[in-house]
Amino acid sequence: MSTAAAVLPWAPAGCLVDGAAVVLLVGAAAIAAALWALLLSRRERRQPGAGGGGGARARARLPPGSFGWPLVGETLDFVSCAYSSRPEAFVDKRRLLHGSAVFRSHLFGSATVVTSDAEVSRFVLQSDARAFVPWYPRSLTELMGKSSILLINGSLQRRVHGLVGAFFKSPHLKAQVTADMQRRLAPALDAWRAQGPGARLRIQDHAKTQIVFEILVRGLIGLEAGLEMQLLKQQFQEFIVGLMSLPIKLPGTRLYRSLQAKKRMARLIQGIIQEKRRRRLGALDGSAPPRDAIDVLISGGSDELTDELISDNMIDLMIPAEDSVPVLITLAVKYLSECPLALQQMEEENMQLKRRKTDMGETLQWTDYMSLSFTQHVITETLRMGNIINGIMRKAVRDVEVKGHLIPKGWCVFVYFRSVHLDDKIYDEPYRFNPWRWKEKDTSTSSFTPFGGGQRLCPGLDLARLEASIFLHHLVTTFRWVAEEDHIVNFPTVRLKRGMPIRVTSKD
Ligand code: HEM
Repeated sequence: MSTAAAVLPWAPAGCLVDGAAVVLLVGAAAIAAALWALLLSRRERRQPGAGGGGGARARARLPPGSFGWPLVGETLDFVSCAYSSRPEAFVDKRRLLHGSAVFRSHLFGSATVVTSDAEVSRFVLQSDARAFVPWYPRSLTELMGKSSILLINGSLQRRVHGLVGAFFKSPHLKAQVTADMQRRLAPALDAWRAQGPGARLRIQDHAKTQIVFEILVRGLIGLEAGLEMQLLKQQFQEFIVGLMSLPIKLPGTRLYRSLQAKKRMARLIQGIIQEKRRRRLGALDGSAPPRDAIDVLISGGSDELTDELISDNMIDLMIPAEDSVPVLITLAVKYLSECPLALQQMEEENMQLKRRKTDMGETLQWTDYMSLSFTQHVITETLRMGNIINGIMRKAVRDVEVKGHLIPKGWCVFVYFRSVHLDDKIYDEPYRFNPWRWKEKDTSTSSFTPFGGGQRLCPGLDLARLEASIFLHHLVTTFRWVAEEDHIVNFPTVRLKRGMPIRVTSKD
């Protein structure tokens, strides 16, 4: 999820790229919510520091802040900052103005408490559905469906998250992903080498189309490269552009076309599930180790895990994974290109590993990649600075009190990771790419949350790190490169404007 990731978590790159469309979307959402928002804001303004009712209202006060303009609230300022190179300016300005890292605002048609206070953010992330539920724009919820892991709550969410998360962390899947990636990277590297010295490639495209999607699909549904994979890829592209469309479901609209694409994908995946169920019934020993996420869920032994729920979730699992890993890889290449010392140290570390494994006549295992400590620091620092997911949105289902602040029932809370990751009180020179800072620093603190936290902590975090490590290992050990000028765009998703073109020359 990027700032679209902020508000529109896993919005696809390439959708709503033009500002007018974003303003239109914002306008539509705001107007639809306007009457309600005005009523709400008047009601909340009347509250004597939230001292009205019992419980949280009696003890806590609304955070300081402003609801901004009638109808649009502060959304336009949020969007215009999001388009700039410093999206955090929206939050940082108000933090100074109100003297608080927790403030109230009115964004995307909803009264919202924004937090860049690590402690308050941690509290929200750790809370369960008795206090907060996920909040996404209408078009996203329409496309994800009611049973999506990104939307469900309570025991079903814990069950699906637990099963899928355990599988994503399993050594078996990591070994499969490593072997797959190495197999796919070899011909790609040969092709780049064959173009001769100075061959030009866009890292973002290569990481996305050639590497990540097919590996992900194999891990989720066991599909190999071929016709069905091509069909799925096509339909997924059609599906994903609708994630940030206007929420109108009439034939011919963007949202309608995306829903149709999702139906076609679901049919294909349900065929795979039924085939797997038939084979399980026929097998004498039903306890064979799971080969993909479908195997994990159909052996989950719960009637709640219907074919429809499983197929929908396989598609929804592709949403956060498909774009974020290629962006992580691309950002790392950008930051490394701008920091020759870091690139040199990373190259040395990876070359040493490569030589050692070649001397022993062994191929690299997933554990080898994950044990490259400086490379892991590079990835950590890329996650901190890149903020692929700027923050997450929740909606309060009751009045909640945290650190003396009231978050009233029905309000959204926007946990803004980006301002914490770029806070100079937490990170020295926060805008400087400095992987060495992680030699001393702990990654498991509430001031470092690129993968969220609590019950919804990203189950794909190990996989994301592993895939990035493998790609970077092969790039730095095979090629020297010169990067062309490019810059980071932060809205509606984080990406490199030109896809990070580099000119590579083989080291051999
Ligand atoms: C750099 C890469 C990635 C980043 C920065 C990232 C970040 C995040 C964040 C911040 C959340 C929390 C959302 C929330 O609290 O509402 C999340 C959830 C999730 N991520 Fe990732 N993610 C990445 C890669 C992946 C991959 C590779 C997969 C799958 C293979 C994945 C699957 C998921 C799923 C299924 C959830 C929802 C979990 C739930 O709600 O129970 N992510 N991710």
